[in-house]
Amino acid sequence: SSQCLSAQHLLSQNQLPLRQSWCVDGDLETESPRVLSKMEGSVSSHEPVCVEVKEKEYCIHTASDLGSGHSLSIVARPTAADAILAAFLASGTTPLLYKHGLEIRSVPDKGKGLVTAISIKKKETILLERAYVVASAQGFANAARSQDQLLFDAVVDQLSVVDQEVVMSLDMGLGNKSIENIMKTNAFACQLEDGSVGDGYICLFPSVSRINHACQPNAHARFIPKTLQMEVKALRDIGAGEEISISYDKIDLKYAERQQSYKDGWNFSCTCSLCTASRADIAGSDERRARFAQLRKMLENLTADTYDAQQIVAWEKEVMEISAREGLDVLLAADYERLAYVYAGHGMVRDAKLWAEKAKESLLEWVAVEGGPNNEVRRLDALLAELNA
Ligand SMILES: C[S@@+](CC[C@H](N)C(=O)[O-])C[C@H]1O[C@@H](n2cnc3c(N)ncnc32)[C@H](O)[C@@H]1O
Repeated sequence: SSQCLSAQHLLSQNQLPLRQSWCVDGDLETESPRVLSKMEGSVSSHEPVCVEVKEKEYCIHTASDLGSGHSLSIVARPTAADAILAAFLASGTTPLLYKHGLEIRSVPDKGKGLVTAISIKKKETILLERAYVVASAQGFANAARSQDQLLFDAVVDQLSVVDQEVVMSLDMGLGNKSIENIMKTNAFACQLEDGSVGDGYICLFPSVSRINHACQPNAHARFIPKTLQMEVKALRDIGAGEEISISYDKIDLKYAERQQSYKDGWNFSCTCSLCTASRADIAGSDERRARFAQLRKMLENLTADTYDAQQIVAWEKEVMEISAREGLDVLLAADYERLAYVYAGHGMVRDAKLWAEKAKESLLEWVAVEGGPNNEVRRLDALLAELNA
């Protein structure tokens, strides 16, 4: 239904759930605002506005850092809000890191976009920005159904005046000017530590949200749970005058899948260079992406009985060729790791180390972050230690 908010921007394809349903059954009963004790120190907090849905309480809690003027609105269960507030406090007064030469400009067919006036090197951090709003997807959907405008007003009204202006000037998509539409058009899925409540979350980063989507993007965004920041890094060298782009959904989707996803989830038809290429070029890209998916499935499904080192090496070579062509390198850490094990299994320690190092580097570059999933890094460290022994 139109009340269901779905499919927010999907970032790191390895660590985030593909889609979050924002739809929650049942009606809302709103409660009168409850007063909680104010935050200590230099952070002030508004009294939370709460609603109860099916015996679960969701509150809008806003904290402002009096020193920096930064504010953060949180829509979450009370336990989760405490954990998120702790991250806000721990992150201190992290400034917006904005690479010199970036400009928000009108771009053809896509409203505004982020353009760089100077060249950027592969792997450079382009943008590092704090969250302005963190919302439980479930809580936000509940609030959306409550028709209690008070709740949504609080998300914005309790932010600092400067932050309010920034948030309310964002793209509304096709909808009217409301925080609901702003979140739907601009928020990213963000997986964070929420005190074991286990909700899905969406986060709003106003500058990052000026970056348009492309199906072969030149940049990659990843969420840093520990500091509630979003980091955008260059996937390749970017030339002066180029628009910065990221992928909002999984990066390896085929044409029809992507068009559907962007229509359903964000309500736009993608006009990126890959989607507006010739039919032949789109078909060629789709074919490579289908083969990429097939190869990875075969590799993942290998068992001790079907294990064949030569076959694996040949398949991985093909995976890497397709990846280079289609710009899928952020997905390859598992493939590098697989090769490391194949070579280690054949006593080829030098090659094994090379691939293990490459896998680790790829994870640290694009996936693993402070407070985020880093089991893979630990596993690779153990492998490297064994190879070095
Ligand atoms: C997160 S905002 C991006 C910034 C936005 N263009 C602005 O003016 O603030 C998402 C919106 O930008 C537009 N957009 C982003 N990527 C696009 C693409 N590849 N093709 C067409 N429109 C796109 C759509 O209107 C979408 O709803």
